[in-house]
Amino acid sequence: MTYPPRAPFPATRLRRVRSHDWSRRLVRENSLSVDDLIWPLFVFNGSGSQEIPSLPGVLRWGTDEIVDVAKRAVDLGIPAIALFPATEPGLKNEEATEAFNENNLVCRVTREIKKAVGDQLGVILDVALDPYSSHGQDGLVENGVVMNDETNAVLRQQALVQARAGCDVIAPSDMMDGRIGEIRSALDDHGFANVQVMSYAAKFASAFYGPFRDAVGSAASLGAADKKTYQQSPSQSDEAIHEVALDLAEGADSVMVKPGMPYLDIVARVKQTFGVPTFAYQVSGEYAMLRGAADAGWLDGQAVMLESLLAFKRAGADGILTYFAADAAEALA
Ligand SMILES: NCc1[nH]cc(CCC(=O)O)c1CC(=O)O
Ligand SMILES: [Mg+2]
Repeated sequence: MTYPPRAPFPATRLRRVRSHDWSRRLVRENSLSVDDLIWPLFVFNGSGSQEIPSLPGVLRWGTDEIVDVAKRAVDLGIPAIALFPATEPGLKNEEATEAFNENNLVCRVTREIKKAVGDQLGVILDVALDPYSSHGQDGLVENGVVMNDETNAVLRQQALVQARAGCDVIAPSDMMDGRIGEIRSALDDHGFANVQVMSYAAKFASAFYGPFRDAVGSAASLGAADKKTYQQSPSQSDEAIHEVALDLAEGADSVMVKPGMPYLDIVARVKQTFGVPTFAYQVSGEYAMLRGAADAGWLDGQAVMLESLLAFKRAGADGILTYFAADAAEALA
């Protein structure tokens, strides 16, 4: 956008409106509210909670605790949570069959949460095979190749067990081509026309996912392998626009850019290009670097948390998935 010129200095002094708090509040262009927050939560099959060394302050919750955490989200006014399972190694296999077990951990937990909180809280579940595959890849692997169409057939089944468990939003995070259309038709064919699809549409092959992979236990399975044949290269911007365009054409209700802070240019471009609900994921490595620096006393933790989240809003995000969700909700209250 280009604006008409303003009167030159000294007639115009931009500091004038900055010189009082009331005035800064009046001219504020963007703001952050609790309604913008989605809280990612890790669950494990067991009781109590477990610390995650690379994600200080974030816990894995046992099945006995997670419902209380969901209730806390409701009390804080957070609109939605995203659940991620740490699957027991014994349940992982090459075909990731636990992904479409209707009694798997996330399905059981989703039923419990929905029973407790009903429609006061949206529950978002990832569709991708990496929590369940012995090789740690998001898709089926044959001869070292991550298979696209074969994976989509399994993702359909995974989405259906999650929808049957009562999940409100299916969030495919696997980056297979065509999976949004496949999942949308599977949902529609089975009476789940009102279950939303939030596509991880522009997801990059990023080193910022490291602590998440520790949290769900996929780092050990993945070993030295990477996800570059399906997640986008960090060099890509036009390609991200094509990814979003295709996912919208296949029926996505909302789209996500991931990671967040290093990709705010993509967030801005996606929002400006399509004008659809656009989310950004401030991923585990972003949380870890801010939190780590705050814990070391190098940064003001609360200030950088709120500044980084506001920056997502300024870029055009409608909401942010962030491990800071509860802290931010408290700070904003
Ligand atoms: N499909 C798995 C998935 N879903 C969300 C994240 C990362 C989130 C984070 O780092 O916080 C990942 C990791 C990956 O793709 O390896
Ligand atoms: Mg795609």
